[in-house]
Amino acid sequence: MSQYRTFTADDAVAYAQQFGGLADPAELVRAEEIGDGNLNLVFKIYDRADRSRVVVKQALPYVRCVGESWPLTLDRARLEAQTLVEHYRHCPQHTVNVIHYDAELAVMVMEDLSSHQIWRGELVKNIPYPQAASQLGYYLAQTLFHTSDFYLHPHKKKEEVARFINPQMCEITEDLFFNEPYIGHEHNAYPAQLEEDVLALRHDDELRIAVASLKHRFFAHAEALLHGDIHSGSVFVAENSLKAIDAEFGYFGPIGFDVGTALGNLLLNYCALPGLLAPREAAAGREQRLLDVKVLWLAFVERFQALAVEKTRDVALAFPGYASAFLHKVWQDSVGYCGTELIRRTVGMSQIADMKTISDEAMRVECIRHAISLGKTLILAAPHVEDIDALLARIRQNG
Ligand SMILES: Nc1ncnc2c1ncn2[C@@H]1O[C@H](COP(=O)(O)OP(=O)(O)O)[C@@H](O)[C@H]1O
Ligand SMILES: CSC[C@H]1O[C@H](OP(=O)(O)O)[C@H](O)[C@@H]1O
Repeated sequence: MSQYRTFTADDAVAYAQQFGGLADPAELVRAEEIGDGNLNLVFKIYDRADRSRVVVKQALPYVRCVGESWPLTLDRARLEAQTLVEHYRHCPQHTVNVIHYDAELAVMVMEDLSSHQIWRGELVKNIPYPQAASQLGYYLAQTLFHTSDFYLHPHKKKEEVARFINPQMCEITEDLFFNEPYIGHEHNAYPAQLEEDVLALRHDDELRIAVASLKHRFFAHAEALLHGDIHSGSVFVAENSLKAIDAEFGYFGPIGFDVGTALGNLLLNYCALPGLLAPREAAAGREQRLLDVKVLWLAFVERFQALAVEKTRDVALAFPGYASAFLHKVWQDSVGYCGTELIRRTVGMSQIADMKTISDEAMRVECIRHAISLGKTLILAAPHVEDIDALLARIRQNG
């Protein structure tokens, strides 16, 4: 019988005392539930000096932001912990450290990152983190290369694909990214003034076929162990430090999905900045976001290429030129998935602080309109955008 029970704050303290790996566990005295995501409970555990020492995260048997009417697998806690453990092996400097996890209780204890800030909040305030884009590109290359067929033995790779089968969480992505924004759906949450723009998405056959193709690849291309939801709210930043968290959507999928999600959140911020800042600051902030997009992509490609030269184990995949050809396909996927992230975050269910923080209603609508239009452009252009500079030119053309 399952021993699962939903933790109270006292349960979280007792659990952290037992499994937090601290030399002085009796010092842990209280917990605060600080979860602000869509899905889970997150407790900070404090010591007698009121310092937060470790974090306990527990999955609920349903989607937190909706309630018990939307049941959701507890296995996501295992998948999150195991994805983070795997990513930590390959990129410890940019992955949160999981100290302990228990699949039955759907709980994990992890390193406290209170010295960091969630990147999305910092992007909204336009606070610069000069290393963040290159660090995120490096994290993506390290984690995706080392869990791909370039590096893993074919038997190990297949075992890993099986270990990370994640059907319920993938189904959320399949619905939220690739279905709901393109059909009339009760989850959708865009301003009424944008009804025509949204209807145009539904009736654009070329766009629907391109989205179907991206969804098909999300179903079928088990290229590497993805984070699965690497948006700017899943990334903590501090001066010269970046840590990925929140990997419960982890599964073996197309590498471009992770890269595109990361790029998409920079571009969502790019679209929102005119509503968040005075014109001159917004213009400078936007230039910085475009530079971040370029730096992230180039850091990813440079590191992946270097790893491919040094560490590819498969004889055929090691043939000179193959890694570059593969990365070109990853590039096209990344641009396409980036477009779907722009549309799902503006038309669909999971709205973001970048847009929600804009207080001027008319400006907010215009920023969202821009993101929808840019998303559509990127999805359609993905197979034809040759390189990063061509992408930046398209983005500028779009307004
Ligand atoms: N290791 C951590 N250290 C400090 N705060 C954390 C940590 N992990 C999560 N949090 C806080 O909890 C919030 C929700 O965590 P998240 O993993 O995004 O939950 P969900 O899975 O529900 O989206 C984060 O936005 C962050 O503020
Ligand atoms: C019904 S889940 C919606 C949405 O929530 C996840 O985000 P997070 O865990 O960061 O709050 C994910 O992006 C899902 O698409």
